Formats: sequence, C-alpha cells, structure tokens
Amino acid sequence: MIHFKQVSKRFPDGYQALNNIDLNIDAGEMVFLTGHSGAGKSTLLKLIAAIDRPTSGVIAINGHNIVQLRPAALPFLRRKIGFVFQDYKLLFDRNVYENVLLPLQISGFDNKITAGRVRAALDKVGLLKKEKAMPITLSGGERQRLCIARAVVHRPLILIADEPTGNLDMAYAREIMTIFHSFHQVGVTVLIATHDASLLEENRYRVLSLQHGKFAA
Ligand SMILES: Nc1ncnc2c1ncn2[C@@H]1O[C@H](COP(=O)(O)OP(=O)(O)OP(=O)(O)O)[C@@H](O)[C@H]1O
Repeated sequence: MIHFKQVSKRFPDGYQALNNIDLNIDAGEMVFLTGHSGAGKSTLLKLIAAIDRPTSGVIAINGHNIVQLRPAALPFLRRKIGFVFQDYKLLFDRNVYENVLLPLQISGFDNKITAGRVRAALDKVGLLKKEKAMPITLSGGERQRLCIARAVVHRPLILIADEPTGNLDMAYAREIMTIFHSFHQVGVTVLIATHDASLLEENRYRVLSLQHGKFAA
C-alpha cells in the first residue's frame, strides 16, 4: 500500500532530512514510526501525502508512483489518505460539524450525502453531541478526536497521524489509540508517528525507528 524505494529528502537549505529510505507497508497494516526529535518522522509522513516531494527515489501509494504527480491529480491521492496533523490545523471560526464538513465540500460532495458522512465520522470519535461546539471550547483530547473525524470523513484507505497523543495525558492518549485501532480493524492502513514510548510498549504493532534520516537496523 505504501512503498518507498531509495527515497531521500534534502531541503533547499541543504539539510538532508531523509537518506535512502526503503519502506513497505501492506494494506491493512498498523505501523508506528518512532525516532528522536528531528529524526525525519514528519518529513516522511508529508512525502506519503505529497505535501512535500522527495529529492530522489520512488514513492508508490496503492501501486501508483506519486513522485511526479501533477497538481491536478493531487486531490485524487489526498482522498485516499486521511492526515492528522501535529498542530491540529482546525478552523477556530467554524464549529465542530463545519470543520469535519470542509474536506467534503472541497471535494465537491453532494449536500445530500455530506450530513450523513459528517455525523458518521463524529459518531466514530464520540463527538456527535458536540457538533455545534466551537473548537476553542473543546479539551485537548476532544480537539484531537475532531482532527481524526475530519481526517476520516472521506473514508480514506490510509490514515496517517503525526504525534496524535503528543499533548495528552495517558487516559486521553489511550482513548485516541482505541479510535485508531477501530479504523485498523475495519481494514484501514494506519501509520502513526510518535515518540511516546508508553504507546509503543502497550501496542504490539510493527515499529519503524528513524535515526537521523535513516531506519535503525
Ligand atoms: N522546510 C524545511 N527546511 C529545512 N529543514 C527542515 C524543513 N522541515 C524540516 N526540516 C528539518 O528536517 C529535520 C527533520 O524534521 P522532521 O520535522 O521531519 O522531524 P521529526 O522526526 O518529525 O521531529 P519531531 O519529533 O520534533 O516533530 C529537522 O532537523 C528539521 O529541522
């Protein structure tokens, strides 16, 4: 489902964030990506969603090489991928419902089906009763659940999360992990970047460890 061959990323300032990465994640797998701060985790996740481009190498998502994807083709890739960002990226002038609706509106979904989709996504993360709330009134755990609802509302094949439990205490972090498990159980490919060691100990999934832009042996 996610395939990297000899992928490198060098930023314009010359910094080499990823160095000849090979990676294979099968459809339906749930995988953790770990490593020190600055190891290249966020960079790797952004390459999968073509938010950023590699300097060299091949990245295939669901069998399609995305490295030279034309801008017009990006929305088709992005519909396959749900991305939970490290810094939430919520719209604070829109309520919970509207935040989740936005990706569907951008994709041009028919109004007849959007309400059902939005409510189904909010239900999965336990936020149905808060659909009219403004994000500022939500707790950190609720904001993170809102981000997950927004990421899955278009029913992606792949769910990517960058430090989804970073600012949460253990109880909230477990709650968030339970939500990711539930998507994994229905066949979604899940990739989670974290340096929260307690999460890694509690979950028996494959762990990929990045060190200075390379996978640790
Ligand atoms: N646009 C950019 N230009 C230059 N360097 C960058 C850019 N984005 C990231 N970097 C650098 O690339 C390295 C990897 O960054 P990245 O955000 O991928 O690390 P990370 O493993 O996700 O770290 P953290 O756990 O702290 O989020 C860092 O040294 C970072 O400063």
